[in-house]
Amino acid sequence: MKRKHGEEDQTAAPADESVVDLDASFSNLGLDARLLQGIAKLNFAHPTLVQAKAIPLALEGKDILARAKTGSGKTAAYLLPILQAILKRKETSPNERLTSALILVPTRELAEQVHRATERLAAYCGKTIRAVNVAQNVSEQVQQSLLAEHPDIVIATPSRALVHNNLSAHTLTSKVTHLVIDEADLVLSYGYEDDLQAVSKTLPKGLQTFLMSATLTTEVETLKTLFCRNPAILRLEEDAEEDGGGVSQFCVKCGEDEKFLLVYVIFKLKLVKGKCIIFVGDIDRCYRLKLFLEQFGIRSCVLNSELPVNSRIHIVDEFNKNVYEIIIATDENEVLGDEEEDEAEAEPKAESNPSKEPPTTTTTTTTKTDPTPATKKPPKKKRKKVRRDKEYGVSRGIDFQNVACVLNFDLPTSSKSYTHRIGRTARAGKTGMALSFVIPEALFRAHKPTSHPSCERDEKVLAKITRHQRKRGKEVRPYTFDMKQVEAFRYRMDDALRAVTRVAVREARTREIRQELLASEKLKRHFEENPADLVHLRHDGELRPAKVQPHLKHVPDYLLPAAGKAAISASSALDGTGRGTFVSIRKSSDNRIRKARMKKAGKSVRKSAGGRDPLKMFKGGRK
Ligand SMILES: Nc1ncnc2c1ncn2[C@@H]1O[C@H](COP(=O)(O)OP(=O)(O)OP(=O)(O)O)[C@@H](O)[C@H]1O
Repeated sequence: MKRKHGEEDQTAAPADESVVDLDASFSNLGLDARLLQGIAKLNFAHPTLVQAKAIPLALEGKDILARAKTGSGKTAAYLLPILQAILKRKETSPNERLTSALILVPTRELAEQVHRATERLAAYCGKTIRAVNVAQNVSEQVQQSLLAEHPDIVIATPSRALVHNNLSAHTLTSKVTHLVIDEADLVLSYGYEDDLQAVSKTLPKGLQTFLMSATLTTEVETLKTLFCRNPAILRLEEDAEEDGGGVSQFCVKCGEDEKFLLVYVIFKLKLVKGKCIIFVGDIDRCYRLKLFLEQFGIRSCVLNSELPVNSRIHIVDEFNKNVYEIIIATDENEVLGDEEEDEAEAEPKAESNPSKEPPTTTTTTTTKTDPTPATKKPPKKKRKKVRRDKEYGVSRGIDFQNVACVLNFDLPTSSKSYTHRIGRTARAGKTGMALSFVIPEALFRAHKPTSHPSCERDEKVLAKITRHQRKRGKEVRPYTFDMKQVEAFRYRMDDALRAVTRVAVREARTREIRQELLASEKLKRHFEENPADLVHLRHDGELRPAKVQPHLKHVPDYLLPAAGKAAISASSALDGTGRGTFVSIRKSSDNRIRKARMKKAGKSVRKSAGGRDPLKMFKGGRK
């Protein structure tokens, strides 16, 4: 990853530090040799901008308030100084057992991710450093016994930290010297304000605080007042163009049914190269889209708050290992608010607003002691409701690796949310693409019953997103498909959509949860004993409650424009860079194996289309 110039609060550091030494290396940061080994094992060649800036200041003992873009390496920026401090302490008092670092994160997925990052960075520290994640859904007794051993680092959501702190009469926080609030711009929107207030009262004086965030918000200000003493403020923008990384952003104006049409064409013709995360407006839409794609033989997994946390983590892991290519995710607990307003300080200080509460809080994965009770009244009709996890959230912080495209099937309702969603691609200096479907107001009114309600404001939200991105020197460009050519696929799309009835969606939803609960709970012990078997547990299997129409799985030749056939048969694809280069989604090794097999069987191998662009064959293009 290359590093660029950053802007830094002048009160926080000498002026000459506003320019990062481009030759900075981890070995110049004064870190322990064991940590350097851990860093080398992770193949981090150079510190990222936020790491190069934050680590030296943190090692001097300064509080850090850092805003840096999504995927820029903020986790290691706070973990390394904390690990360094623990190693130093252990040199003088090797037998002293105390929890000196508390890391608070908004979601369970993120807690797990931070825990793993800690273990990887501390991999060469032997048993000197112990970290525990208490955000997971294991019994309180188990967690308490883990905490009783006073691990050096505790990772939790604010509500879990408070529960344990109360249970242990504040011994969890009593000796803490380092506090991190990761995704500081989000924790308050998760309804954790009271928990954080309560935790802050039990913290010892003079501890070092890290507030890490991707966007600057009034929430971060609130936390700064609550937890920091004169922090070093880092506002870091990496120049994505020069950096070789960054997200190319596109939008397509279309109606509700055209969303399905386009998604069918995009995936069936493999116009997107590589892995894709599709964000939809709610859980039902996850299954609706999954069942729809299934009709065409396109496999995908769903990710939403109803699934048990173990399944969610496993899905992300497997996706990162390239087992799956498409995830359809909800963005429940969406981040409300718009950066523009925050940045202009037009809005008053954020209060805990009931509308900002997560949609529902009764959950199978939340333990009884969860202090945030359900906010919605139970429905009159006594129906066994599947519970959702209020500590769910995949659009923020989760390190999805090598994602080529984020597809906003349903646009989020705020520009902040958009920033976090598209931050799932182009991470760690890579490139990526974001494509958003936007329903114009008139089309929304015309098809109101079928469109997702949040789409009513699509155009207004897009205007905010565009303004905000432009301020940061980024463009959201329109992508125009030649709808005449795409239209040829409509009757197949209609066929498939008709089969995905409401009943089919409901059935699929119930079946998936049943399957995942079974896998998550009953098989948990088995997988603990036989971790290798986890490989065989797939989450993208067919759910099949919709009528199976085998003919839809193939694209007949007559549907393809003559010029496009060759390109499509070679599975060309829209490149995530948006620069119009088209490469196969199929891995080249797969191609080689296929060709070798065909040759062996005496069949002729069709020549590649040489990167011809099927989207161009559709006469579409960016304006
Ligand atoms: N110095 C480095 N060199 C190369 N890769 C790095 C470096 N530091 C971190 N990474 C990788 O970059 C990815 C993103 O890191 P991380 O999750 O810490 O980003 P983040 O800034 O916290 O993102 P978000 O705002 O979405 O939470 C991870 O896969 C991580 O392993």
